Amino acid sequence: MLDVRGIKKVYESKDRTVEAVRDLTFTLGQGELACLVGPSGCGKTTLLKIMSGLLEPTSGEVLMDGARVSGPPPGMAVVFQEYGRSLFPWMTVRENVELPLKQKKLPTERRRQLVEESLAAVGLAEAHAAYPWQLSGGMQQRVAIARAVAYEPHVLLMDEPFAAVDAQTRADLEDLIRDLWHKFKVTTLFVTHDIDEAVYLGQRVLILSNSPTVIRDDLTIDLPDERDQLTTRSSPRFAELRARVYEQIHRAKTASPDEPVAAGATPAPVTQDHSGA
Ligand SMILES: Nc1ncnc2c1ncn2[C@@H]1O[C@H](COP(=O)(O)OP(=O)(O)OP(=O)(O)O)[C@@H](O)[C@H]1O
Repeated sequence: MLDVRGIKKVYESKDRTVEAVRDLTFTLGQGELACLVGPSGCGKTTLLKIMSGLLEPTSGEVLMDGARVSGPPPGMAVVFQEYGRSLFPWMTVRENVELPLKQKKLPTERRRQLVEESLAAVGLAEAHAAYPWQLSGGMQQRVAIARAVAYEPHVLLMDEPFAAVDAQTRADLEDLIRDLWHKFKVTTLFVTHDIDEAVYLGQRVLILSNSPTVIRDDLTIDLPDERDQLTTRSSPRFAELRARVYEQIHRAKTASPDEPVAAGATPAPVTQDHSGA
């Protein structure tokens, strides 16, 4: 479904060369919900920009449904951290959600239906006539999520979408993402620097090394599919998994980029085959 193959990115300017991403290869299966974590500055945003066709890799390629990504692909939606900047303040909530559907040239009735469904799915049916600046931060981020969902993407990329909201809203939004994923089964890659969030949300967690970046670990999250903030987060398995991710990130921060990654990984019976959904 989504193949990331040997991605390398070197930023070059007149006086500086930064090798941000060295060699990233992974596949996201159809309908999979995977989280990507890594130390600050390890290239998460760089990778997402490359995956969404906004940035050219130095080498390697991204394939979506077998086709090489060379610009923003039609079946992909991206939700960024800065909801305040991604919504147009002069448009109502409804108009913001509808805009990409107009660009997709969908007929009026279908647009109306998708906008209503997606706003209802994020619990904002009543807010359709409001302007973004009349809403709280968490509500604005829900509008951004509704806009992405209404677009009916095959792939949804999310770049630290909850970094700027308070803890309670963040927990609600995490549950919203799991609900939407259950409902729409969109292939989702969720980037976060929050280890607990990654383990709580994902079926799988990809852990990146320090820059220049490679994949340090690829962990299957074998928690029950039905998750809730209290029971899941207090389960012994959750604690084991978060400890494993924490350890890998800690190693990633201190290891030299050339250290063999597999040698640093703790053997544990949690990494499984990801070829299926
Ligand atoms: N346009 C650019 N020009 C030069 N270097 C860049 C550019 N964008 C990013 N970098 C460098 O590439 C590396 C990775 O940056 P990136 O923003 O992708 O990391 P990140 O993991 O998303 O960071 P954070 O966790 O802090 O959000 C950093 O060293 C950064 O300074």
